[in-house]
Amino acid sequence: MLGRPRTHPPARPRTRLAAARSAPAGRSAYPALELDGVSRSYGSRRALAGVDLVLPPGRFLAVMGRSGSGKSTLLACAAGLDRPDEGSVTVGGTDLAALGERDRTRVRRDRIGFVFQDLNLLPALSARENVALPLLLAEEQSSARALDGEPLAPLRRADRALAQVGLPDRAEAYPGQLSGGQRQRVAVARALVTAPEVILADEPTGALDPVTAQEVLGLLRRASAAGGPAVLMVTHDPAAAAMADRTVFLTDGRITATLERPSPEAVRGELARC
Ligand SMILES: Nc1ncnc2c1ncn2[C@@H]1O[C@H](COP(=O)(O)OP(=O)(O)OP(=O)(O)O)[C@@H](O)[C@H]1O
Repeated sequence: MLGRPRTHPPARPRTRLAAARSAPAGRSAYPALELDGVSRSYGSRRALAGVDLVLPPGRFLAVMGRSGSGKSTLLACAAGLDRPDEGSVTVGGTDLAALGERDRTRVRRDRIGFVFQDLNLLPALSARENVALPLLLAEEQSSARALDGEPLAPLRRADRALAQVGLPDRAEAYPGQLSGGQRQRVAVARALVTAPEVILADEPTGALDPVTAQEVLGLLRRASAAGGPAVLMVTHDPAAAAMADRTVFLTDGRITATLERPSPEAVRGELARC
């Protein structure tokens, strides 16, 4: 567990709507993502039981655990797609439970990036258009923050994000014309293009060979380390977890172990104890 801070920043962001539209003015004063005592049950089954996590900006956290330990529920709660029964989830200081569905959707679109194993790129759109999609879907483009603080048109921002992931020359290509690794790079570019506070990744390298997987994880690692988003990654792969700053292990919905910058061997050893 990343440890709950002793003190919180003094003020929560202004109005709910303003908070949903943009990051708080003192963005760095808030954890990028905070789960405070999050519990979630389905009927009598407790999927999460009092999970505390604090991710400062730029922190890369891996979450591991056996099947059924609560990883997907954790991701869903962090994304505001599922609602905890107890506890709170805040993104950059914005309490997701305080928002209506429309504003929560806005937070997901503008302030959270998603990278999944099964990509979800739209086959009829080019790489550039896929990456620009979150910006094009935004009702107010002015509310989205450019990578360098300057407002840029969505397609130009998409090109910059594609360059960031090493695909400056494949912007016109369609997903079917790209390799699996290249498609996952496009997915990373799409997650980065809104300059989100948090990236939520679910088995982002599960479908890739080990070398390509390390390259894609390296992109996420570099993007977060360079003052970018915090990354919360669910993975079953000890080599992937070893790329993170910290790995937490879930057992029956509780964080039962934490390793700092673990080796793949240390991760395997801890998994065996879960
Ligand atoms: N919608 C639901 N209805 C009922 N039970 C659920 C639901 N979602 C999750 N659960 C239960 O909650 C527990 C945690 O599930 P979760 O999917 O979060 O685990 P997981 O660690 O992601 O598993 P896996 O690695 O297999 O994807 C499991 O016992 C699961 O059966």
